[in-house]
Formats: sequence, C-alpha cells, structure tokens
Amino acid sequence: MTVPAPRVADLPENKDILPVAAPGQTWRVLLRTALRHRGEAAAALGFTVLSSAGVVTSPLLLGLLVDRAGAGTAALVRLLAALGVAVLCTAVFTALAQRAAERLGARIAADLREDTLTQALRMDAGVLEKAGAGDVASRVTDDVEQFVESVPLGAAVFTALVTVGVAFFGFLSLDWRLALAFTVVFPIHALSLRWYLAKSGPLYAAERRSSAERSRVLLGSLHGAGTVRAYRMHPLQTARVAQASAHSVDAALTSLRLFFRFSMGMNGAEAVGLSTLLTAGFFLVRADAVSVGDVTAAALLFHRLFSPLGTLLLSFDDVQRAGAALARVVGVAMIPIPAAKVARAPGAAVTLSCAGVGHAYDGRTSVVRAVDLRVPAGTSLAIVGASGAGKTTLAGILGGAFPATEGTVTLTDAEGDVAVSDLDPDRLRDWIGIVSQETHVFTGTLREDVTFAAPDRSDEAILQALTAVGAAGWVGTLPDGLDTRVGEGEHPLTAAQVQQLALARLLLRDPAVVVLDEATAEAGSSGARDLERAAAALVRGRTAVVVAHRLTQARDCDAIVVMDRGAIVESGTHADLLTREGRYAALWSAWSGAPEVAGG
Ligand SMILES: Nc1ncnc2c1ncn2[C@@H]1O[C@H](COP(=O)(O)OP(=O)(O)OP(=O)(O)O)[C@@H](O)[C@H]1O
Repeated sequence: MTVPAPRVADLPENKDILPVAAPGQTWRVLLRTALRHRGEAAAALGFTVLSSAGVVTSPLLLGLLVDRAGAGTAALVRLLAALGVAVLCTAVFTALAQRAAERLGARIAADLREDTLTQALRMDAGVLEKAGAGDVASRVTDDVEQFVESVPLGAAVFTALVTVGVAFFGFLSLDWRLALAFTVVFPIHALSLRWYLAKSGPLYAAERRSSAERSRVLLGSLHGAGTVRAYRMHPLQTARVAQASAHSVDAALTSLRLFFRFSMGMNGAEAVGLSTLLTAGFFLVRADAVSVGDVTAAALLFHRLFSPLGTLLLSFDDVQRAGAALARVVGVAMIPIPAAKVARAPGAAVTLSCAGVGHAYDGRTSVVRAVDLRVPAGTSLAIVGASGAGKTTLAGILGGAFPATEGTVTLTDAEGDVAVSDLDPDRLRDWIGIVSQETHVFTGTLREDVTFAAPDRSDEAILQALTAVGAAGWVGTLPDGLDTRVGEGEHPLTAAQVQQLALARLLLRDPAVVVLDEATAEAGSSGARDLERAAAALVRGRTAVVVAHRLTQARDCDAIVVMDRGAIVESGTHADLLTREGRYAALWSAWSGAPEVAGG
C-alpha cells in the first residue's frame, strides 16, 4: 500500500496564537534550565556513559569466548565471570542513568512550567486576551506534559548516541573492514532520516497548533456555557468543537502515516547492514584476516546496536514532538513584559487621576473617549450611565487591569506621581485593588481564598474583614469555619457571598485605592443592600471609584460622573447634579420612583 506524503498546507492554521521559539532559543533555555541543577545533570551524564560502555563490552567478551573455546577451563571461567560483571554493571548503570535523567527532566519541566505560568500571569492583559487563555493553558499543561513524557526518551537517546559511538571503536578494535561493513547502514539511515525530518517537523508543529486550537474552542465553550445555553447556540458550538477536534485528529493521523513510511525504511537498512557484515566476515575469515570470534563479536555488536540505532531514529519522531512542544513553552517567555520601572510602596494618601483616556478594544471603535478625571485622596467617585456606556471599561483602565489605548492613569502620593503603566506588576495591587464583575472563588479553604492576595494575615484579621463585609453571620454557620473548603465542587456559595469574599479579600490586602465594579450587581435586590454596606466599609477612608448601577451607591459617593457612549457628559456631587436636572437627575428620578429635590 502506498501512503501519500502529507502536506502541511492541508492542515489548519491558527494565526492568533502566541509566538513559538526558534530552535536556537529553545536549546539555550533548555541548557540554562538544566544548569540550574548541575548535580543531577552530572549524575545523569556519568551513569549514561558507564551504561553505554557496558552495552559494548558484552559482545566483545562473547567474541573472545568463541576464539578461546579451547583455551582451558580457567580462561573460560575468567571470561564468563567478566561477562557476568559486565552484564550486571550495565543493568545497574542503565537503571541509575534512567533514574537520574528522569529526576533531572522532572526538575527542568517543573522549572519550565513555573517560569511559563509566571510569565503568562505577568504578560500584558491585552496580549493574553488576544492569544486566548486556552492557548496559554495548553502550553503550560499539554506542551509541558509532552516534554515531561519525552524526558526518559531523551535519556535513552543520549545513551544510544554514546553507545553507537563507543560501538564504532569496538568495531575498529576488531578489524577496520568489519567497521566498514557496519557503516553501510549510515548512508541509508541518513537519507531516510533527512527525508523524514524535512516533512515531520512542520507536521508536528501543525499538530500542536491544532491541539491548542481545540483547547481554546473547548475552554471558550465551557466559559461561555451560560451564553451558549441562553442563546440556544448548542448546535453551533458543538459543530465548532467537532471541527476543531476533527482538525486535531487529522493532524495526528497525517503525522502517523509519515512515521510508518519511515519505520519501513529503517527495517530495510538493518537487513542490508547485517547481510553486508556477515558477507564481509565470511570472506575475511576465509582469507584468515580475522577470526570467527571477531566476526561473531562484530555481528553481536551490530545486533546490539539495532536497539540504540532504532531508538535514535524512532525517537527523532518524539524528540521533534518534544521540540515542537518545548518551542511553544519557551515562546511564552519571548513575549515582552511591559517594562516595570516603579517598585515603591504607596504613601498613606493616594490621588487617582487620568488624562485623555480613550479605549478601543478592536483598535478602531472607541468605547471610552477623552476621559479626564481626578479622585482626590480619601474621596470616592461614582461612575453611572446606561448599559454599554463604557463604565466597566473605564473602571478596568483606572484599576490597572489593562492599559488604555490612549491617555494615562496617574497615582499621586506625598512622593510624587507614578503612572499606573510604570508600576511593577507585583506592586500594582498595593496601590490599587479591584473587584470586577468576574469574581472568582479559588478551590481551597475559605481561609486560603480570602487571604489569596494577603497570605500572612491572622485568623483574627480575617474574621474582622469578614465581619466588616457582613459575612461573619454565614461564615459562623459553616461546618469547618475558615477551614471549610470552597470553590468548584466544594461547599456552595451564593453570588452575594462570593462578592463578600471578594470584598474581604481586598480589605485584607488594604490597597490605597479601590475600584469596585458592580460589586452589588450579582446579589439580587435582597442582598444588594447588605453588599452596598460591605462595599461602603471598603470605600471608607480610601480613594475609591465605584461603578454604581444602584444609584444609592452613587449618592453616597463624594462625586459622580455620568457616562454616555464612552464620554463623560456630566459631573458633580449628587446634590449639584440633581439641581442641574440633566441626565443624572433623570436617572435618579427613574430609580427612586419620584423626582428628588436637591439636598433632599
Ligand atoms: N472585551 C471586550 N471586547 C470588545 N468589546 C467590548 C469588550 N468589553 C466591552 N466591550 C464593548 O465596549 C462597550 C462598553 O462596554 P462596558 O462593559 O465598558 O460598558 P458598561 O457601561 O460597563 O456596560 P454594563 O453596564 O452593561 O456593564 C460596549 O459596547 C461593549 O460591547
């Protein structure tokens, strides 16, 4: 059966993914990571060399045994004893080499996974969003796993390389003509390998790409399950997942077909090699140039090499897969992290301001336009406006969740001005804390969840924070108190409780500035009042920006801005705005059910 050679162009291409490292960069990162564990690397190397030497010694001793068959019992016993020692040492060193290499590989993989995840978390939020969390997740999980799985093989490849090298000298020690016969396999292997490598590298890269795309579509479907259900988009979404999976399977099958063709060529080369060696041996023995023992040793040596040679050639396949996976992992490290210039802690009083802030998610349509704001230290500002006016976007920009496409956000304390974009990411949350619409409960104990951003707080401080946000009541009824496990599949929490935890988390972190985006929206009307009080506890005494859908929240703030189609159309205090009888007054009137008199 002839199998058509596959073409990379036939495979799906995903253009939105993160960069992939070049081979040179990948090797440098791998080497640098390995050098962090010098002891393990030296042990792996040393044991591998010893085990390779053992593999070559046994056939040579068996050849001697054949030649000295009539040399007397003592000589034979000595040879047999040497053979036994060689076999034993080979087994021990091979096991030690394997273990040392696996340990080294596990350490390298753990370092890579950690470095990649750290990098992914520090990267520009815009880049992360564009690339898709699925692609990053697939690199930190699938690709690192692929690399980890190939670690034992990597050790085997190294052993095989050393064994083939040492074996060649073994052949030379017998007779150079036998070594020559042995070398006929190399050109055949080299040609088929060249053919294979040219085709397989791009195919494996494409295979990894389509697997990343499948993860992206799957994760997207899971995250957007609510929307999919609400709009009855199951058939469409299922078709998207099926298509991404089909592309992934196609890519895997294409690589597999190529590999089968390559394996067939390899078996042929070994048959030719052994036949040539035996034929050359026959003539050399007939001409008395070599002994029968030499040819026996050469044939056994060649036979012993089937396995390392096969490992070398067959594993090119896996080495390439691992290489493609590693290049994707290292690619994450190549994404520039926004330069962090300021790592100082904030002063006690911080003013938040912005100038000329504009934002276009797609780079074309501005959803926030030319916003200038100043929130003096210790005061609060409410943002109100109709749905889609740009409140969440502005809050995200002010809170440093992502950079604006235009303008700057500045924090000012006694020491001077700091642009939010210039702050060290590790320091940013000391300056500004944010509660967004997407609150999340991390799987673990309630204590771990609340102290996520402030790990060293005492139970007393935690309970104080929970009391301040009005959560002490329900937390007191939990089966294991602060040790109760929450998060996915654990003790269920209501939307209002999740919001309270988010507020308590921020209270414990104690930033100078807080940005609250709809902290009360999820609670429903019954819990909303409680959450308003909880949010007020957080706002008190701090510089605060509050996205207020419930206008009672806006009324309680020192200043209010009204947004419409991305721009600020009104600003002032609650009383000012009511006297103006503009948009805010209209919103308030609709909200409170009756027109309110200024100052009332
Ligand atoms: N991640 C995003 N990508 C592209 N467009 C977005 C994104 N987030 C919001 N938008 C768009 O930007 C505009 C402003 O949205 P934003 O959520 O900031 O408004 P909002 O006033 O907070 O609305 P709501 O009160 O409904 O939350 C809307 O047209 C919205 O569709």
